[in-house]
Amino acid sequence: MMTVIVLSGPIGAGKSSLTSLLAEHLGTQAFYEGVDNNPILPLYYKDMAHYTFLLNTYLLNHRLAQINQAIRDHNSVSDRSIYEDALFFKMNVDSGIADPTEFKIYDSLLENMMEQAPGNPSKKPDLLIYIHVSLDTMLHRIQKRGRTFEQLSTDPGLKDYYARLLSYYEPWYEKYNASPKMMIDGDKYDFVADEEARKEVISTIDQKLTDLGNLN
Ligand SMILES: Nc1ncnc2c1ncn2[C@@H]1O[C@H](COP(=O)(O)OP(=O)(O)O)[C@@H](O)[C@H]1O
Ligand SMILES: Nc1ncnc2c1ncn2[C@H]1C[C@H](O)[C@@H](COP(=O)(O)O)O1
Repeated sequence: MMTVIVLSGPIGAGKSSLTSLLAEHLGTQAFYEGVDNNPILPLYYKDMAHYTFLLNTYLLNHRLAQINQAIRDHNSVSDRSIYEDALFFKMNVDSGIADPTEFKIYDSLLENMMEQAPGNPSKKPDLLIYIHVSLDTMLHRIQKRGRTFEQLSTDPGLKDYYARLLSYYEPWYEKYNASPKMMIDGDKYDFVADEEARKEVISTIDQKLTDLGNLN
């Protein structure tokens, strides 16, 4: 049985952590964003106006390669969905950082790449798991993880950027309908350090997969 799961949620929500736990629990392959190997990301944080288009084109290529691999492997968990990049890009357009024409080109490229040609496997996941967190939790975890370019001490303006990003996530999740979906409360459950919380989260996800017929 094929089970392709994607995690979603704001920066520092716990996507990579839950990806590892879930992949281990289900005995499936984990796919990560590869932040440390991304040559554009540090440039993006220094100059978002200049690098939004390039970063998103880079990520589109990277995520499509992962999706194709995930489909070939049948079972997988990925630490961020391809559907969230347009959220970042659109937010930057709305706040005057990114160019609307560049967004149109990106969006149409995304649409073409995701189109299902006859005979091609579906690029949609079997389940999208969204981790919801508050701004306080998000900021705390970003600081805890310690990537230099994401720190408020590097750029205090990032606090507004993170708050805006959170405000885009909730409506995005409500509208998302490409696959079945579920939400995990990332404020309530410390699935990294608390064994009981971890069991509860995994069991909720197992139940959802069972309800969907993806787990025996
Ligand atoms: N539910 C959680 N409770 C407590 N700490 C967490 C939780 N999820 C993640 N963390 C911690 O927060 C930081 C960011 O987590 P990570 O999984 O890298 O987030 P993301 O992939 O969403 O950016 C890490 O230091 C991780 O150990
Ligand atoms: N599409 C994107 N636009 C801007 N920034 C992005 C995009 N996708 C990921 N990012 C950034 C956000 C974080 O700094 C890193 C990795 O995300 P994480 O949530 O920590 O896995 O890349």
